[in-house]
Parts: sequence; C-alpha cells; structure tokens
Amino acid sequence: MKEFIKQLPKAELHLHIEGSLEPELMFKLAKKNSIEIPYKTVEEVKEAYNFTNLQSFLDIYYAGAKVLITKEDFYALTWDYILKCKENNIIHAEIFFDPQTHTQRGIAFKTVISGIKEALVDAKKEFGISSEIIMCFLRHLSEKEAFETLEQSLDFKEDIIGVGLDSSELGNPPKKFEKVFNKAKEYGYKLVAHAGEEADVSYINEALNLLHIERIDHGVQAIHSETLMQRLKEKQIPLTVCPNSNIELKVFDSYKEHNIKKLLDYGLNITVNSDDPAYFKGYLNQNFFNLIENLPLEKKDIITLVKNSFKASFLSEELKNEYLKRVDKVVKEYE
Ligand SMILES: Nc1ncnc2[nH]cnc12
Ligand SMILES: [Zn+2]
Repeated sequence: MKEFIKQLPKAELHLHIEGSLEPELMFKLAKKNSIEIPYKTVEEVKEAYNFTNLQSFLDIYYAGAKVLITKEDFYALTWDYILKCKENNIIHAEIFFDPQTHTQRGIAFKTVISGIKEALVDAKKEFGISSEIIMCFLRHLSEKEAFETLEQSLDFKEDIIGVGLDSSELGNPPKKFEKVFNKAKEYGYKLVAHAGEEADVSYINEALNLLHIERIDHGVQAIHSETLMQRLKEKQIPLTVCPNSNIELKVFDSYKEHNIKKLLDYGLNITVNSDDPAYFKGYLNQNFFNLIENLPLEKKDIITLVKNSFKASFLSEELKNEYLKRVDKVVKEYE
C-alpha cells in the first residue's frame, strides 16, 4: 500500500509555506541575515518541537519565521517545499502564507509574495507542478489589521486566489472577521478558514454561516454535531484534515484515535494534508503512511481521499478531470 500511495498523483490543499521551513534552512538564513535563534544545533531545534497544543506550536513557528527577510529567502523556502512535492508526487498545491507574520516585522508584502510566486512559476516550468496561493489572516490580530492586509493584497490580486484564517483559534471565533471576509468575497477571493481544529462546532457553524467559506481547514470537531455532519455531507463541503498536525498538537492522543476514517465513512468530502510538515514530522506521504499503519483504511479509502484532493481544489473542472484521469491511470496499474 505504501508504494501505491507514493505513486498516486496528489493535490495538497492545506500547507502553510512558513511551516515547511526545515531547521537546516532556518540555520542557513539565520546566519546569512544575522538573526539570532535560540538553538545551537539542528538536533536542539528538533527537541524543541515537542508541543502540548496549538499555541505552544505557534510560539515556536512565529519565532522560526523571523529568519525570512529577503525575496530570495521566500524563494528558497518555497523551492524546498516544491522539491518535497516532487518527492511526494504532489502535482498541485494550494499554499497558505501569512503576510502579517512578515509585514509586522517590517518585511514588505511584495517581498513575501514575489519570492513565493517566482518559485511557483519555476515549479510549473521545471516539474509541471501547478499551484495557487491563499493568504491567511492571523486571527489573534485585530479586524482592523486584517482589513489593512486585505487592502495591501489588492496590488497582487492576480497571484492570490483566496483568503483564509489561521493562528490561535480558541478565543478568536470566525465572527470577529465576518466583515473582512464579506469584503474579500466582494473582491472576488475564494474563502477558506481554519475551524474546528481545537475549538468546538460553533466555530465551524460560524465559519460557514457568517464567513461563507467554501472549504473548512481541519474541521475534525464536526463529529460532535449530527446536524453539522448532515450539512457537510449533503453539501459535500470539503475538510482539509491534517493527521500529523492533529497528533503533534494533541488534538487526538494517538493515530488510532483519529476520527478521519469515521468522517470518511459518514460520507464527508475529506482530504489529507500536511499543514506544517517541517514541524510535524513529515510531508504528505508520511501522513498517509501513519494513517494506514493505525487505522483500518482500505485501498478504496486511499483512492477516495486522493481523488477528493483534486475535487476539493480550486482547479477548473477541466483540469480536475485531467488530474483525476492521471489518478485513475495509476489505480489501474495497481489493480
Ligand atoms: N495548524 C494550524 N492552525 C492554526 N494556525 C496555523 N498556522 C500554521 N499552522 C496552523
Ligand atoms: Zn493549518
């Protein structure tokens, strides 16, 4: 099954580019940019990646992002992820970035987006990997700051397909950003949001009812509401589930207790994603491997999850069909 997973072409829809910053690149950029980091060795960094919840991760993740200064740094970060896409057979990626993590430190929006975009253009040229960029608002910051970020993004609108919402979920409900998301919709952005990662189903309901999102990032807490589960099933609203992340951030105690198989069996539109792979012990294939080693997922489930990744993407119907045919071709080879 592992070989089958490796060979299947996949899309990744929930990946924070800042979360793909490997310790090696962190050290290299820290040295180049004369930024102090609180670690002496790569081993020390890895030891620090021992999280108790989302916030304990975010504190370290934002500290790590401080080494990113120039356009070339953002290019290098993104290019390293593209090389992982190649390794993991990811042929389409919809990538999150957090502009405020950088603009708050005095790095220009343009520096960030142009470094990321150039790497993605090269990824298409060199490897045929397609991609989209989604900009996330940091929900621990104010509505006003989100509005400012939304306005800044307009100069780069042709490079940004949508907006999302991430960072500290508890205490920062979706309704805080209702007006921002309504404005983003007016501007023509697609809408997604992290909801129901740590917080309860009310956050998912709010994200759907007030923010009008098209895709839910995480959403694993939906299982606690039969009404919501019915709605997600009927409307086939996609959930971008991140198994490694959920285990590392103690959303579930172990892979055996992860609810992804239950969500899938209920008929929800579930996808598998890596979230912040440099911090959560592995890229996309490793997420699938951890699942099959611990849950009774069958080959047909893997095929469904992988096909969902394309169906739930923001690709055109034509491209979705083209990519799905590529999946079917590999499936046939393994029959
Ligand atoms: N899993 C996650 N949840 C919320 N914000 C994030 N930013 C990066 N990863 C995140
Ligand atoms: Zn995330």
